[in-house]
Formats: sequence, structure tokens, C-alpha cells
Amino acid sequence: MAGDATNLSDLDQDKYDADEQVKIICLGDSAVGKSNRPQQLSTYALTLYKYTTTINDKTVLVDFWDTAGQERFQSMHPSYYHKAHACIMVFDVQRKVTYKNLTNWYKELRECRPEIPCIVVANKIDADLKVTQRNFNFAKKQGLPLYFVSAADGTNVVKLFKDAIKLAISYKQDSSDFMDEVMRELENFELETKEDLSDKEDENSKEEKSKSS
Ligand SMILES: Nc1nc2c(ncn2[C@@H]2O[C@H](COP(=O)(O)OP(=O)(O)OP(=O)(O)O)[C@@H](O)[C@H]2O)c(=O)[nH]1
Ligand SMILES: [Mg+2]
Repeated sequence: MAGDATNLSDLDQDKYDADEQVKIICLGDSAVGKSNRPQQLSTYALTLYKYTTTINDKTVLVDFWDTAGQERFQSMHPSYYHKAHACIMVFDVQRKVTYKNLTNWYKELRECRPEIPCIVVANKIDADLKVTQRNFNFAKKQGLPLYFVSAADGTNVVKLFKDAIKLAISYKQDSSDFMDEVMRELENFELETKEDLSDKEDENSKEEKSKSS
């Protein structure tokens, strides 16, 4: 994948409010193959994989968030979920416990992000292709798409990331449509109540603005 970089400016999450920026998070137990790296000591708790793509003639910047280490505590810091537009939830078909733990990951995800699209990934299918015939009911039960993937030989990897990006963007557009609606309602509301506002309140709001800028 594209080069990764994690520095402080990457962690300013306000950028994800911009139309052309999406954030996709990866979840799952340790060593399921989220980063597809040979075993290594975790130097950084967080890695951002940056990816640029064009959708409907618009350039979209995608940040894939990936962790090392923190998932051993079976829980992520809330800032990891903050403003995420989609989630890729990975388990290892060779290790049943990683499949069982999806329940916990999914619960935590939904506490923080109740609505974002989520894809379930059964990884390492290269180790035993027969697993693709097995039923993994978790995904079906939750109404989530399930992808059989091998990060090692590349099976379904491109499709997975393309679809995750599409889902993230469509989620973002829907929610911004909804935001537009809310904003319009607020504008109308303001017109109706303007006369009631005293000068004092106007001063206060100016002060608030200069504080926050
Ligand atoms: N056979 C096989 N091995 C894989 C595959 N994907 C990853 N691995 C191996 O699984 C091990 C763990 O992979 P990682 O990518 O480090 O897993 P991770 O989920 O990022 O683990 P943490 O960073 O510790 O959370 C490594 O030895 C990888 O080489 C796969 O598709 N097939
Ligand atoms: Mg990793």
C-alpha cells in the first residue's frame, strides 16, 4: 500500500469534516493480518496508511487507521473511532478466538459509531481454501458484508479496499445531506427569532467566535 506517515498534523481530526477526506478504521485481534506485516515489534501504536483515489472526477484522500498493540487490551481509545466513516473488521480463519472476539469489537464500534458501514474480513484463506465454504454467521446475523481475503497472496484485497472506500464516501454523503437539512432548518429558525435577540447576545456570540478562532 501507499507509504505510511504518522505525525501530529495527521491526528488533527477536523480534516475529516472536509468532503474529500475519509477515515477508515481497521479493527480486530492482534496478528489477524490487519497490517499484513511480518511479525515485528510495535514501534508505533498507530499507523496511518494514506491513499488517494478519484471518484466521480473528484480526488478523495483516504486515511486507513491501523493500530498495533492497543487491541491486546481488547479495547481502543475513543479517538480511534472518532469521525470514522467506515470500518474493516478482521479475523483470522485459522484462529477461532479471533472470530469469537468480533462480537466485542463490534459492540465497541457501535457504542462509538452506531451507523457507519462495516465490512467483516475473514483473512488468511490461503492457509485453507475450504474455509470459504464455512458459515460465518456473525456477519449474516449483523447484516454485514463478509469478504474472504488473503492479505498474503492478495485475494480480494483490492476489492475490499475499493468497496470500503465507496461505502465510506456514500456514508459521508448521506450524512452531509442530512446535515444540510439540519442547517437549513436552523437558518430558518434564526430568521424567525432574530428580532428577539438583544445586542448583548450578539456581543457574546462575537466573543465566542473570536475565542474559538
Ligand atoms: N498465511 C497468511 N498469513 C498472513 C496473512 N496476513 C497476514 N499474515 C501473517 O500473520 C501475521 C500477523 O500479521 P499482521 O499484519 O502483523 O497482523 P496484525 O493484525 O496487524 O497484528 P497487530 O499489528 O499485532 O495487531 C504475520 O506473520 C503475517 O505475515 C494471510 O493472508 N495469510
Ligand atoms: Mg498490525
